[in-house]
Amino acid sequence: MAFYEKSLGVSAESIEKVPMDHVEVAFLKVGETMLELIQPLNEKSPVFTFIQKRGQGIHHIAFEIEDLQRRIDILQNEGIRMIDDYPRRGAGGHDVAFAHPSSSYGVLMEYVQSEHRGEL
Ligand SMILES: C[C@H](C(=O)O)C(=O)SCCNC(=O)CCNC(=O)[C@H](O)C(C)(C)COP(=O)(O)OP(=O)(O)OC[C@H]1O[C@@H](n2cnc3c(N)ncnc32)[C@H](O)[C@@H]1OP(=O)(O)O
Repeated sequence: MAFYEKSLGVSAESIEKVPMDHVEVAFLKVGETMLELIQPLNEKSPVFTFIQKRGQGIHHIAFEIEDLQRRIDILQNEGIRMIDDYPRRGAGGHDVAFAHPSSSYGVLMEYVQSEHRGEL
């Protein structure tokens, strides 16, 4: 966090624990983009495993979309491997679902339900 504060002059807008993933996260707004800094809370966290195996770095990219269950169904119909078949609770209380990096060219993808429900 200190690095982003110094290099970009931004500071955390919110910090919270997300028990399901055993992480603590901080959100920093940079332009229209939210950076999420993630710290594992214990060895059960997928982020702990990630850092052990690959070191620190970019963990995933999240996209805000408008109808999460419909998006999951569409992706699965396209043959994309989803980690989550159904939306689950992520940071900020938002419904989220992850696609497996083996289906997305080595990048872990997160889809986040926007507040607005409507067309994709
Ligand atoms: C809450 C907040 C939020 O925003 O709402 C968050 O994001 S929390 C963020 C933390 N939560 C999550 O990450 C949840 C989704 N992640 C997961 O379910 C898991 O981490 C997973 C399924 C991606 C990997 O779990 P796993 O037990 O299979 O772990 P492995 O270490 O064996 O990884 C299997 C293969 O996936 C690759 N792999 C693992 N993690 C990542 C990643 N972040 N980006 C790209 N590739 C990855 C490994 O290198 C390996 O590749 P190879 O086979 O080639 O060696």
